[in-house]
Amino acid sequence: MEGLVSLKATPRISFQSVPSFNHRPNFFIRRSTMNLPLRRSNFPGLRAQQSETISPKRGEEEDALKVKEWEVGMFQNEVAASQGIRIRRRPPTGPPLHYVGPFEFRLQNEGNTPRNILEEIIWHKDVEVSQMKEKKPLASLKKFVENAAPTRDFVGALKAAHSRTGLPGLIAEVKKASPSRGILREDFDPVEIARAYEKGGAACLSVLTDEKYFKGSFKNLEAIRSAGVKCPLLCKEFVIDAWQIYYARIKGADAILLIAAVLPDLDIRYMVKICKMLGLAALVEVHDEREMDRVLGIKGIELIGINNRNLETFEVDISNTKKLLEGERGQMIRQKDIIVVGESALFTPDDVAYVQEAGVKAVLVGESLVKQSDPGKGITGLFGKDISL
Ligand SMILES: O=P(O)(O)OC[C@@H](O)[C@@H](O)c1c[nH]c2ccccc12
Repeated sequence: MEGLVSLKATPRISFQSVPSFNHRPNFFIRRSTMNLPLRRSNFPGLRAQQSETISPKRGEEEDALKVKEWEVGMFQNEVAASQGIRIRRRPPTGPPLHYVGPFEFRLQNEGNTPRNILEEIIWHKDVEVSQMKEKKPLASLKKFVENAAPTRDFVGALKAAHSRTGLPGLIAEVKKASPSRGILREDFDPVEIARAYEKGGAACLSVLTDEKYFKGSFKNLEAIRSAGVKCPLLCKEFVIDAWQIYYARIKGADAILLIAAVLPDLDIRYMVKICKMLGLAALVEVHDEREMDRVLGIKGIELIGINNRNLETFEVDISNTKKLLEGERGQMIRQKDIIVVGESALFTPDDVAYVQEAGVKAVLVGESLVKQSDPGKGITGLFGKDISL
């Protein structure tokens, strides 16, 4: 058999701005040339480069590993798609390349570019998390978890607020920006905002930790926790890996968000168990009936968030909360004693009354509060009365 070689086309021309991989994996060549054996003679337009020649044995092993990674990635996406999940995970070894003669190119919508903003965020998160994991492996986080201060009762705080005020318990969000609304507040002091929310009667706080798309940070979460704010804290992240849950725990979170549009059932099950083990509440977010039904089929869920914003298109519609709580779904939620949180696009006492009527016992609000010069007073405006007493 001829030795495996790493082939390189000259000149290298990319038709797209996606980063090009200099050491391109052989298996992409194999797939994109209809399983032609990797022999130099099968690629007349390509020229082998001595400097990139690798030993046949090592080359084969690396090749096999990459094929495996690719297959596992494809399999995960298939499982997810079978559950109606449209968000695909980033191709593990980068997007596939195609070759024609000396040219290499990537095709739009061929699995190599994110199809919407949520998918883009998730693909970016994938890279971010693998880098963070390398710096702080799970074993080292586990040591910190052992010494971390106990968590606060997130669900308990929401229930207490609801029974005290007769209104939905408020999770007030510390949010500087979002991809759909841009910068919400220029003079953004997370600790000051958190204190104002607490004073204004919020039961819990939500702190965005995504830096690139929401201008949040784990520093903000830590700062709010160590500033003496007593409200339990939700870490608002795009969780794709259990490692992030441990990280959130040591950075001061009492609860974490899990998004059903991103996570297959098995991941949600596994992550909910990890949350329990770490003393965290899991807020599982859904946006449509299918996601709601999947989540209702998972044991041990205490908190479900209904997002009125579609994270793929940014469309908002607060009647989504009502739609998902009608009929049998609402009944099942009451039977299971699950607390439902109405999320996003709530601005007025009428909005709050509308989702309360639909069956929520808590609301998650960012924009309408954070934009007020005094976000604490914003709470009074949102509920139509002072709920701090
Ligand atoms: O600012 P709003 O419209 O009040 O929305 C708050 C919150 O619901 C929203 O920030 C949100 C809900 N689910 C998310 C998931 C990721 C990032 C952000 C979110």
